[in-house]
Amino acid sequence: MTKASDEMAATALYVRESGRPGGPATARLKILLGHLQGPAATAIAAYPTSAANISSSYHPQQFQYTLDNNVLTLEQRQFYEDNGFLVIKNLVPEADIQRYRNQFERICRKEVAPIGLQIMKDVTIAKSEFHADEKAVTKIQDFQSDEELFSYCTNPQIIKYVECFTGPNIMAMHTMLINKPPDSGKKTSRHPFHQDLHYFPFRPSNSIVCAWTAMEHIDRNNGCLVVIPGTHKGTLKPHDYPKWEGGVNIMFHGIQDYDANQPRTHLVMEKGDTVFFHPLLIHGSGRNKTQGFRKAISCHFASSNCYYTDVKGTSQEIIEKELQNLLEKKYGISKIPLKKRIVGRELL
Ligand SMILES: CCCCCCCCCCCCCCCCC(=O)SCCNC(=O)CCNC(=O)[C@H](O)C(C)(C)COP(=O)(O)OP(=O)(O)OC[C@H]1O[C@@H](n2cnc3c(N)ncnc32)[C@H](O)[C@@H]1OP(=O)(O)O
Ligand SMILES: Nc1ncnc2c1ncn2[C@@H]1O[C@H](COP(=O)(O)OP(=O)(O)OP(=O)(O)O)[C@@H](O)[C@H]1O
Ligand SMILES: O=C(O)CCC(=O)C(=O)O
Ligand SMILES: [Fe+2]
Ligand SMILES: [Mg+2]
Repeated sequence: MTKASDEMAATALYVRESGRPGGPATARLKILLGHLQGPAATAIAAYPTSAANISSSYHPQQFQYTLDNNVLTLEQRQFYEDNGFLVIKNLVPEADIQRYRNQFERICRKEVAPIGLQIMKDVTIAKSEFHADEKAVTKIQDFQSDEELFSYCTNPQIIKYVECFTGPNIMAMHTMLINKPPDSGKKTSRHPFHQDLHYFPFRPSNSIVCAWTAMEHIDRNNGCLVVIPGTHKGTLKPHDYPKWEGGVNIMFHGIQDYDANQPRTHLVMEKGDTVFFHPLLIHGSGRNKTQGFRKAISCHFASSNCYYTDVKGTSQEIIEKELQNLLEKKYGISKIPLKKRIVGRELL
């Protein structure tokens, strides 16, 4: 098995810029064309971050999901170990969130079109003739080539915590800005219970973490994140489309046989609050009953020591097949393994 970083290096076409030392704009940029042209081409880059110091000398046996460093308190560490998530209040400054919001609006207005970016519309809007631009966009994915949005992933406050789960060599593997629309009445604004690992062809799972930051006050009214604590200790479950009458968004697979009696935790969060969670944690998000577009920004980080896996013959094959069929229908190309579709951007 190949290390993620090696495999990506092998498929990448590097365009190096000689940088001015210091600032983030001086990052060495590697453009990865990957195996597809146009929308599928994705960018990765080497990027400087302020690394927190990791003391790797002592790893107590009882901790399996967190690393030994000085960032988390013992209580926070124990909480993540037991529950598979950890909320850090007021982590991302308001000014940064405003920048992400502004850039999202520019993307919606098509003033900028970052390479590799995917734009998702709500199913009820996508299937109708009505396209009200930014109101139609339910999420954007893979903004790794957009410096403004990607600054979320290199935000020192975020990285400091990410390192507690991934260790110091970090890759940003998948990025999203979620713009949950007001529910049309068909409940399609919900996100069914799922494990993010279903979408990821790399391991080990304990070296992957999602950072998800509320861009405004989020509660049960506008569709907060809902988690089932402790489920990160389980295995990856089979996923498929939930049988919802009003329709389901494309690729919003859910766990079919989750235990509806397990207690759920509704994460009520303020602007800038950030939850870090394990990729096996079962979670979803509720209906947006307000008239506003509820926004959150997220990144899945992984250790550079992660390796890609072949999902053929596993429960993840269903998502690989779906993507292959979609790409065949849209661009006439097929048989791209999932592991060639998900490329990261290294944080150095
Ligand atoms: C991508 C899904 C992720 C969702 C799950 C989120 C959980 C994730 C957590 C972890 C993250 C996992 C990340 C990995 C997930 C898999 C990947 O993303 S792999 C990485 C690369 N990403 C992709 O390749 C994304 C694929 N996306 C696309 O191809 C497009 O963005 C698109 C979703 C198809 C929309 O393309 P667009 O050109 O705007 O759409 P059309 O050509 O108009 O439509 C095509 C077809 O699809 C129908 N459709 C569009 N949107 C929806 C929708 N929301 N729900 C249902 N159906 C939709 C549309 O009607 C067309 O169908 P038709 O029958 O031809 O009319
Ligand atoms: N039938 C279902 N199958 C899978 N997931 C579901 C189903 N019904 C709800 N969910 C998911 O369960 C999670 C929490 O739902 P819950 O009903 O607790 O909260 P909510 O929908 O946010 O709030 P409310 O019930 O007050 O509208 C959401 O992620 C939602 O998408
Ligand atoms: O609704 C959200 O903001 C989170 C959705 C989610 O869990 C995901 O896209 O993986
Ligand atoms: Fe998720
Ligand atoms: Mg509900």
